Amino acid sequence: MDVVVIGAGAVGENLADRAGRGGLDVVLVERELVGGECSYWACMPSKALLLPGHALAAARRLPGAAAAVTGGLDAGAVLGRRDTFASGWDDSSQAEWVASAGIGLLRGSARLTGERRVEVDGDDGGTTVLTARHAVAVCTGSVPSLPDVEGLAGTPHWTSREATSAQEVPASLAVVGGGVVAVELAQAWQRLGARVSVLARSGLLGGAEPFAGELVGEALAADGVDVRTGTSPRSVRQDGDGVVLDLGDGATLRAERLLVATGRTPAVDGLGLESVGLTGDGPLEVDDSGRVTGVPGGWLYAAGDVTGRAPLTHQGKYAARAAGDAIAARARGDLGGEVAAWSRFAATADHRAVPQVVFTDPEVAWVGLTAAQAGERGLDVRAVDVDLAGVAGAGLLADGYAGRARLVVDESRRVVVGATFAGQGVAELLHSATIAVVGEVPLDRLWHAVPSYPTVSEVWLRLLEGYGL
Ligand SMILES: Cc1cc2nc3c(=O)[nH]c(=O)nc-3n(C[C@H](O)[C@H](O)[C@H](O)COP(=O)(O)OP(=O)(O)OC[C@H]3O[C@@H](n4cnc5c(N)ncnc54)[C@H](O)[C@@H]3O)c2cc1C
Ligand SMILES: NC(=O)c1ccc[n+]([C@@H]2O[C@H](COP(=O)([O-])OP(=O)(O)OC[C@H]3O[C@@H](n4cnc5c(N)ncnc54)[C@H](O)[C@@H]3O)[C@@H](O)[C@H]2O)c1
Repeated sequence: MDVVVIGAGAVGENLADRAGRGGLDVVLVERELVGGECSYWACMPSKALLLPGHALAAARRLPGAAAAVTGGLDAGAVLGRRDTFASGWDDSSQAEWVASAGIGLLRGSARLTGERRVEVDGDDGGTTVLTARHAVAVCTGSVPSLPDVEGLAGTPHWTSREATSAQEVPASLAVVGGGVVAVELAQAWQRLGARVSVLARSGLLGGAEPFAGELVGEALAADGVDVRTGTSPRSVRQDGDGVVLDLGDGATLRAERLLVATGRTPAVDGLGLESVGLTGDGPLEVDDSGRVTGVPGGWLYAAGDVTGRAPLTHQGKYAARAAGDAIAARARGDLGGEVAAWSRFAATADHRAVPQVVFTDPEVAWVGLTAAQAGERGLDVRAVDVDLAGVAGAGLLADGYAGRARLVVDESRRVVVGATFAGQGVAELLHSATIAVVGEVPLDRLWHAVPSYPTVSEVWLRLLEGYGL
């Protein structure tokens, strides 16, 4: 075969597909489910848990419709629909797609054993040795990282896997962490009927504009979530059917379940990286075409969470498209070592325009740089803020609409380098901002992109007016 791809998550599947479309013979190796984390324990099930609650909340904000909401969520039905979106944790349809794309599938755990060599301990107990003619691509994703909290390792706890696949609503849930996993799953389970507490070491949604975490924190509190920022447990222990968290100064918190959502780490354990001269347990550093740096011959590639570049499904798939195309082009002799920025062989947007949506209510959506990040990069920036409550389309969507938007402008070029929206229904606005950032559309031309009335998109007009146009 020409290419071996280790890991059949969304990223590995896309890389294999692109290399295959480029005329190469590809084998995918997967040790769990084809489709990976996103399909079964991350993006899909978490959104399926959240969206019914958002629909009810949205109806309650519309007088005339609100009176028709006479009950709460049907948790059983929500969990059942979540099961459907996780395909019942059965990957046969994804395996069928792999076969239909002409890609080989080997089930088992893979490790590198030398240049272009991979050994697979198969699910059938046998070991297969694969030698790739052109490239090996590591797309093994990431695993939850546990904080150094006394007693945690020996105390039963959920990670995002259990929290997205649980079959019952716990009476109470303590969430440790303040990132995307923590806020999304805290809101999902609170709205499904659990009493949820969030313990976040610093604020919520640390990488976003500060107002985003503040708005989400207020919304969680309004839902009844006990949000405690600047808090981290000193120790945890099992107590009967539940857990007890020691918060210091004699304060404790009891909960039926504990969810640890304190970040993820690249899945490189047991991959045999030392056999190809790589050391360390950090992310696999790659160039923009996905080639792992420091490996002679340029045959080793990586994409997705394992690279630590932009740990999001859509951005990993983008990197996978670039790497798969680059592998095929290099095999044909059509591409040298260097790749041009913004060519189809380079994941250039990773550096400038990574879009991210947090699917809480309110949603938070951002792309590019925050004002603080732009300042740190030495850009001459100006931030423009707009209260979304003043936008007609937002007011129509919900009584008491609460939301905010910020545009970050590079003054020297008069282009948008970052945008953040927080509020109900803003996720679908994000792509407009991504296009503005990637296209480096001058503000004076953006002025002519007229948002329809009365949509939430009219926030663009308010932002540009706020800038002074
Ligand atoms: C709760 C949660 C919600 C999320 N929601 C979103 C969202 O809404 N939108 C979004 O864009 N991102 C979201 N993410 C992030 C997203 O899930 C990841 O960025 C994405 O899954 C990364 O894809 P990947 O293919 O790199 O890794 P993975 O999906 O982890 O796939 C890696 C695959 O490699 C396999 N593997 C690993 N090692 C080996 C080996 N040695 N041999 C064989 N196979 C191996 C694994 O079994 C796995 O199937 C979420 C994450 C979490 C935790
Ligand atoms: N909608 C989405 O796109 C989506 C949804 C979920 C996850 N993801 C991705 O998955 C990845 C993992 O998300 P995550 O939320 O686990 O990680 P994260 O790194 O985003 O957040 C970790 C959080 O845990 C806090 N923390 C760390 N140690 C702590 C401790 N001892 N006590 C209390 N708090 C502590 C940190 O301050 C931080 O707020 C991210 O890259 C995220 O982008 C994306």
